[in-house]
Formats: sequence, structure tokens, C-alpha cells
Amino acid sequence: MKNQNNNKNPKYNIQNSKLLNKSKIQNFNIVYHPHKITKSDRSKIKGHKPCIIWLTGLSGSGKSTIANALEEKLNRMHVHTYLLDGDNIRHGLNKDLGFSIEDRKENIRRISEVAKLFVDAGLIVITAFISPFREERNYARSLVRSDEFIEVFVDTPIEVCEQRDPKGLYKKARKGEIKEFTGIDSPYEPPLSPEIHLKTDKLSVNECVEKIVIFLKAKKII
Ligand SMILES: Nc1ncnc2c1ncn2[C@@H]1O[C@H](COP(=O)(O)OS(=O)(=O)O)[C@@H](OP(=O)(O)O)[C@H]1O
Ligand SMILES: Nc1ncnc2c1ncn2[C@@H]1O[C@H](COP(=O)(O)OP(=O)(O)O)[C@@H](O)[C@H]1O
Repeated sequence: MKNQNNNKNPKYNIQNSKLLNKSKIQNFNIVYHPHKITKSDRSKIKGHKPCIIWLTGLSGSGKSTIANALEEKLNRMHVHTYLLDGDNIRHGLNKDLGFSIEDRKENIRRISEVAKLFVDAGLIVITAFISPFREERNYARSLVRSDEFIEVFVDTPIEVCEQRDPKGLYKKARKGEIKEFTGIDSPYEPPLSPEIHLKTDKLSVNECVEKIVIFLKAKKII
């Protein structure tokens, strides 16, 4: 089968992605087997559409807190979700990866592919990773239909994140005990046009969740 990317937006065209060119293995001899049951067949029995809700932001910005509260709320509404975060990814599938720029890129590439599979399964997948680079976030976007990717910028000034410091990591990074820490000695590229923009220093957790739920309803995803 040919390229399965059905995203119409050329800005996010998978063919333009440098990520593909970096792939060391060329799988010329792999032939896709067409599945009889499609994404739309699977999603019909769920009563809602599948999508990726991609949270991005600095450490301590509120990604995990919002992702968990959102998942709870959607679950109460009988929406079939799955949350991808450090617990199930960096302790499992990606436990071989650290925090160099290359490792972060590979981290996000694998997460993107997993998220795509969950969308294919008909679920609403919520991801909570720093995902600091635009190119990799756009790669994730390119893997699904344009209406199936919702980028949520969890926008919190670094001073606020550092004050919260829920895991004490900023303190360690300032002392030089952790190297390549995002926002200190490793870059973060904010989204240019996220679908949802959450300023967590101005909104409560519930207000952030409500903004996402309103978006999902407006787009008739739930
Ligand atoms: N050097 C460095 N920089 C940033 N973060 C660090 C680092 N070392 C460990 N941690 C902890 O790992 C969590 C970030 O992992 P991610 O997979 O989200 O990072 S990335 O998307 O690959 O950049 C991050 O979790 P959150 O605080 O929930 O964002 C940190 O707890
Ligand atoms: N509006 C908000 N949204 C999310 N978290 C908030 C908000 N206001 C305060 N917080 C607090 O900020 C901290 C964010 O930590 P966490 O969710 O672990 O961030 P991240 O996953 O981005 O590292 C938590 O202690 C949370 O209670």
C-alpha cells in the first residue's frame, strides 16, 4: 500500500519530514495487508470520534495534572481514552532513551506512532510530554487526519514552573546536578498555532479541562 498519510495540510506532509530521511532502515520489502475492519468501523461502536490530544509544555507546567483530570472527566462521560505519559512510556517502551536532543526526538517519534495506533483503534489518546521541538510535534500531527490532532499548549512561565517545582528537578538543574534540563540548558520551542492555549497561571485545573471539553464538543468529537 502507498503512503497512508491522509493529512491534507501540506505544511505537515509526512513526505516533507526530515524524520523519514533520517531513518537508517529502509523497509522496501514490507507490504501492508489491508484490514477489513477500519478505524471508522471501530470508532462507530464507541459513540465518539478518535483523536490525539497532544499536551506540550515545560516541566511543571501542568501537563500531567491536566491530562489526568481530563481523562477522569471523559471517563465519567463514557469516552474511551488512553493516557500516554512518562509512567507508561519512559519506564517501558522508551526506557532506553535519555534527554539528549536526539533521544528526545526519538522519544516523541515512538510516542507519535503509538498514539496513531490508538487513534486507529478508535480511542481518544491524551499525551503528556514536554515534546520540546516543533518538527517532532508536526510529525505527530502528520500521522493522523488534520481534524484528529489537537495540540494543547500548556503555557506556564518558567518562573512559575520553577516556583512550583513539584519534583524538585529545577532545584537540581540550577545546581548543575541535572544536565540538559528543558528551559534551562535545553531548548523549548512553543507552538505557533496550537488548537488550544492554556495559561495555567491564570486558569484553574478545572477551567483548563473545561476548555478542552468545550473544544471536543464544538468539533463534534464527543
Ligand atoms: N533533563 C531533563 N529535562 C526535562 N525533563 C527531565 C529531565 N530529566 C528528567 N526529566 C523528567 O522527565 C520528564 C520529561 O520527559 P518527556 O518524555 O516528557 O521529555 S521529552 O518530551 O522527551 O523532552 C519530566 O517530566 P515532567 O516534569 O512531567 O514534564 C521530568 O520529570
Ligand atoms: N491550572 C493548572 N493546571 C495544571 N497544574 C496546575 C495548575 N495550577 C497549579 N497547578 C499545579 O502545578 C503543578 C504541575 O505539575 P505537573 O502536572 O506534574 O506538571 P508537568 O506534568 O507539566 O511536569 C501541580 O502541582 C499542579 O497542582
